[in-house]
Amino acid sequence: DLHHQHCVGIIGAPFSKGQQKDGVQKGPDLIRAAGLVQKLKGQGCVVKDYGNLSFEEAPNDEPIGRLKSPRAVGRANELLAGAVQKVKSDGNTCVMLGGDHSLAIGSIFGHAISRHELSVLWVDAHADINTPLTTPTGNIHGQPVSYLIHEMHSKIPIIPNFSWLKPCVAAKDIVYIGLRDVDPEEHYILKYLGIKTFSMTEVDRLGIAKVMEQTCDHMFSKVKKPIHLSFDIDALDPSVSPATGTPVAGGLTYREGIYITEHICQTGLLSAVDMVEVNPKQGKTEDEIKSTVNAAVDLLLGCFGRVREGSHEPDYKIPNP
Ligand SMILES: N[C@@H](CSCCS(N)(=O)=O)C(=O)O
Ligand SMILES: [Mn+2]
Ligand SMILES: [Mn+2]
Repeated sequence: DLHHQHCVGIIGAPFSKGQQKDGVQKGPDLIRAAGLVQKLKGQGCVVKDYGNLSFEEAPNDEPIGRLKSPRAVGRANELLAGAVQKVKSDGNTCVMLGGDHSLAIGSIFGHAISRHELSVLWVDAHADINTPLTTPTGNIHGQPVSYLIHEMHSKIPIIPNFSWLKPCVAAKDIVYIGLRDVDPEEHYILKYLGIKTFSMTEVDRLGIAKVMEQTCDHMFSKVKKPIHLSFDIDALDPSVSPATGTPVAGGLTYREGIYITEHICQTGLLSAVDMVEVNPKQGKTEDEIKSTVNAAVDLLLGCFGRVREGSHEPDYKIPNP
C-alpha cells in the first residue's frame, strides 16, 4: 500500500560554479546511468524523476571580494529551491543529485519553506561553514551552511541574486558527521555556535552506532522534525570515493556510510537528501569513477529501505513441489 512505501522525487542539479573543478556537473546523469531509479523501484519505492534543472549562464559574473561566480550560484539555488518545494508539495521525499555542495543552499531553503522546522544532518569531510569574509578560496561550496543558519545572518553581506534567500535553520538543529578538514575560522564558528559535531575522531572513539545514537538523541531532544540529510561524497574515504573535488584521507568506510543511511531511514523522518560532489573528472581511472558513483547509489538505496541483511515480500511463501 502506498502509505508505507517510500515515495521518492529526484531532481538533477548539474551545477559546478560553487567551485573551480570541471566535471561535477556530470554527477546527476552518472548516478542515473548507474541505475538509481530502477534500483529504487526494485526495492519497492514509488519514484518520480523530475529531470535535470537547466542553469543559464550568468553574464559578467565577476568576483565580489573573494566570492567566485556569486550570481550564477545565487540564481541556480533560487531555481533549485522552487524545484524542491514542488517535489515536497507533491508529497515525495526529495533526492537532489549534484553538482557541488553550494546547491545545499537552495535544497535546504526550498525544503524549509515546505517543512517549516528541519533537522539537518551534514555528512562531510568539511564544515562548509565559511562566510564570504572568512572563505580562503572564494568557492561558495565551502560556505552553504553559513548562509542558512539564523545565528550567522549578520555575518553574511548582501550578494547579487541572493535576495530571495533567508536563513532557515537554527544552529542547534544541525549535526555534522565526518569532519577532518575544517578551517580555523570554521572551527571558531562551530564552537561559538555550539554546533553538534562528530569529527572522524569521534567516529573512531565512539564507533558509528554510538555516533548515530547520539546524533538522533540530539536531533530529537526537543520535537522530532523532518530530517534533511546533506551527504557530500567526500565524507567517505578516498579509497572508496576518489572521484571528488576535495578528497581528504581518513574518511568514513563504505560500511559506515551505509550504516548512517540505514539508521536515518529507520527513523522514518527523512524528508530530503542531497548527494553531492561526485566528479568523474577527478577519478584517475574508470574504476575510481565507478567506485565513487556506486557508493553514491548504494548510500541512496540505504536512505530508502535497503538493508544489508536482505528482505522479502510480506506475503512470500516457500514454493511446494
Ligand atoms: N574549507 C575550504 C574547502 S571546502 C570544501 C567544500 S565541499 N563541498 O565540502 O567539497 C573552502 O572553504 O574552500
Ligand atoms: Mn566536503
Ligand atoms: Mn561539502
